[in-house]
Amino acid sequence: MALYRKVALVTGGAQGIGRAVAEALLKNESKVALVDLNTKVGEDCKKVLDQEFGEGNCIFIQCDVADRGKLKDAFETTVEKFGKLDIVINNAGINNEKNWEKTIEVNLTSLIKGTYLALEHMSKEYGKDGGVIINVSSMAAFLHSPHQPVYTATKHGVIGFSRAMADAAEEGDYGVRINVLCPAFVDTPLLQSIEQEDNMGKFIKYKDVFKEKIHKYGVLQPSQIAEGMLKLITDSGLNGAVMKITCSKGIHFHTYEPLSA
Ligand SMILES: NC(=O)C1=CN([C@@H]2O[C@H](COP(=O)(O)OP(=O)(O)OC[C@H]3O[C@@H](n4cnc5c(N)ncnc54)[C@H](O)[C@@H]3O)[C@@H](O)[C@H]2O)C=CC1
Ligand SMILES: CC/C=C\C[C@H](O)/C=C/C=C\C=C\C=C\C(=O)[C@@H](O)C/C=C\CCC(=O)O
Repeated sequence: MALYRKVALVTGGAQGIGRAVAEALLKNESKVALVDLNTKVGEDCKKVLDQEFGEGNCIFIQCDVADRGKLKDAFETTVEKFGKLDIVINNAGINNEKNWEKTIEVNLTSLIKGTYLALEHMSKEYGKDGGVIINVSSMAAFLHSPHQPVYTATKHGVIGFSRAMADAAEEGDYGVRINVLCPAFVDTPLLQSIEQEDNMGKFIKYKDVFKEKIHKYGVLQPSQIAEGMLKLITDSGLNGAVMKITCSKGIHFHTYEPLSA
């Protein structure tokens, strides 16, 4: 898929990985809808992106992805503004083991809803022209994080759901590719949440052990994740792919043993 004049919706697009991906898409002359909970950060982000890439190429939509009605409206607003939808990046995520129900709601339930809304606007089963969906998981799905059990569970769920949907899209000839991106630790505000008892709950006592693990594995930059994201978007041969990005191996793909009867 070429990126020129494609329309992308990025949840959690106001900062961190989502913002880096939005910038990379704008650099490639895509149009971008930044969908984010945080009004101040989102409006500030749009101002900067408008200055760098010109007005009219991105919009900010304040939306809690856990609010199904608002998420639906965000998709509709994007299509009304830009006339179509080609790329959906379900990136919004939180790390909260104290309010773990919220973590499931944002990281998994809302991602599932975002995937279904993306198909309503892109799939040939709805008379649309096709597209690509990237769902953001984590290396926590491969090296479980004992200090983030529910976060780990949601990221495992993202992979399972996305791979199943990729098969459904192929079997149903949706014209939509669905891929997963699993970053290791990335230098964003989310990573700072390991210091907060409000986020870590009873696991805060393992803060120093967690920080040792981060030191051991290293910390990536959001721009490195954006590079992987563009590959998943533009390589039309990728459907059901699980991309990993780590300091040790860079961009690589998880391979699954074929199921033997
Ligand atoms: N930072 C890291 O070390 C890693 C992050 N990830 C995943 O990458 C994704 C992005 O994370 P980061 O950029 O690091 O986080 P971040 O906290 O820097 O940015 C996340 C953005 O999502 C927004 N957001 C949070 N809850 C929302 C909601 N309910 N509705 C709408 N927007 C919401 C926030 O306002 C924020 O702008 C997440 O899914 C995270 O789990 C995966 C692996 C590593
Ligand atoms: C508060 C932090 C929140 C989320 C951060 C993130 O989502 C959690 C990541 C959890 C584990 C990260 C593991 C990183 C592993 C590596 O960097 C690899 O280099 C380790 C070596 C091999 C992995 C096996 C493989 O690549 O298949």
